[in-house]
Amino acid sequence: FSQSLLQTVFPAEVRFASLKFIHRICNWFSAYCYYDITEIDGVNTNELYNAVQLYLSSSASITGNRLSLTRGLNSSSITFGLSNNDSLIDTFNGVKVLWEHVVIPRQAQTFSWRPLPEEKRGFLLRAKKKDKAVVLGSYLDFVMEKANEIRRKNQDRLLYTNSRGGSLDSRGHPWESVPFKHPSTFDTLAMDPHKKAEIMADLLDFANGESFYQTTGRAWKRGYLLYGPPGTGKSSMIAAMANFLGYDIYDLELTEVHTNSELRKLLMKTSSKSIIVIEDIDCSINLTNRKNNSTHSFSPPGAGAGAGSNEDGGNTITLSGLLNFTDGLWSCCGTERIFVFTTNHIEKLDPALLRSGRMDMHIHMSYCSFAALKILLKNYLGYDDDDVEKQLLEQLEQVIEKAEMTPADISEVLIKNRRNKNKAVWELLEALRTRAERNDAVKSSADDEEQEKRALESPKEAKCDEEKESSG
Ligand SMILES: Nc1ncnc2c1ncn2[C@@H]1O[C@H](COP(=O)(O)OP(=O)(O)OP(=O)(O)O)[C@@H](O)[C@H]1O
Ligand SMILES: [Mg+2]
Repeated sequence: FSQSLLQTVFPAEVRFASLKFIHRICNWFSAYCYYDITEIDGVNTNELYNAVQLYLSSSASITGNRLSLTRGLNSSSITFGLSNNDSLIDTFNGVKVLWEHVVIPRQAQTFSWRPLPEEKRGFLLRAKKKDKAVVLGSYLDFVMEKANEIRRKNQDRLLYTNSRGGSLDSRGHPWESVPFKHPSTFDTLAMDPHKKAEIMADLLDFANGESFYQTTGRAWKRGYLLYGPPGTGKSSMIAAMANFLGYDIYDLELTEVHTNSELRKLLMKTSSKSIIVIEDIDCSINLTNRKNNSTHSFSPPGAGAGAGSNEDGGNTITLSGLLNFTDGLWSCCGTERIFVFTTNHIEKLDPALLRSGRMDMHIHMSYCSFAALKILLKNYLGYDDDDVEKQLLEQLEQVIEKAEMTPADISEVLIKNRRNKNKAVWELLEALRTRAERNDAVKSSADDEEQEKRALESPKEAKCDEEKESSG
């Protein structure tokens, strides 16, 4: 009876207004302000919600008393999160905030274009009113940034490729991706330690160089050219780079791209923090058309016999198209990208590709040196310097340069004998010696041939010169 009386005396509008008023007064005196970050905002997933969840996962492991665990798709590690309706305190630049994870069961399904989860989840952020500026100004940015970092660390890298003749997948993407799980790292890479340290420092400078690139007005990208014989670790180096920086890899199959504009589209669909790789760039040359036979065309002079015709199946990629891809205005449509080209024959490359500033760093991957050999012995046999007899080590050092064996060849020998470590080293020495002797023999016979050739040609040349003079 009293309720119905109340309802008649105070109609709904009045009650609502007074409640609102009381609420406002409470708010007025409260020292706190509150922010709701709901999982789904309207129809879109709220990116901030996911970011907060990840961010809290980094601090939750220390202070939280009840945690929820998740493991994402493609991820090899577990992340912690705040459990339902639990809260924790975070401090940022001396500002204290409270995070609460609020979960409310959703009432009977209302009409919606897509099925909504049964619970309504969100984070409630409480901060002092005087800290409002800090929270909105920099704290939330900090949370986003931190979350991205965690995401990159947790998520395995992706390897993208375009090798389907330029067709698009169901979502209109020209790239196909698979989880990238190459185990190569800079630790396992056998090469000169100084060179390795230099490359690693260069990569770090690049990754941390946002402000540098901004102040110098340069596009935030870097190019590396890896050259050297097969089996010297060019592809392994690329994998090590990706694992080191946590970047994805785009393996660009140039032979599957038919026009410069297609190339540009591919570039536009790459994300930042990625390595764009073109392997064996010298081999893509023959497959390109010479239609655009300018000074920038890939073809050597004289090879453009079929100029104008499309005998390569409509392949009209030109070197200038490729350089536009890496250097031109379009190359800046994303940030923080590394271009890596590899080749076995640097001498075959067009000088336009090699001129300074184009590829920032030329890295020569060469035959296995003594320093590199030590790394391989450590990786494959677990041997340090002292584990190998001094004499044996010296003998290895003597032949290694002459043998010109690639790290791939050497690791082959070591793998084969890895159960008997002592035998492995001796067999390696044997293999190195055999190679060294063979190389010596080849070299001396080549020298002999050269001399013979010269001896044969010199009278001819003399005759030629005579003829020229007489005709002139
Ligand atoms: N520098 C190295 N350090 C450690 N392992 C190496 C190195 N070089 C080669 N290997 C081993 O040899 C294999 C082949 O090397 P990789 O594919 O990196 O050579 P590559 O230079 O890319 O050759 P190609 O020019 O034929 O593409 C690798 O799987 C790796 O096990
Ligand atoms: Mg390779």
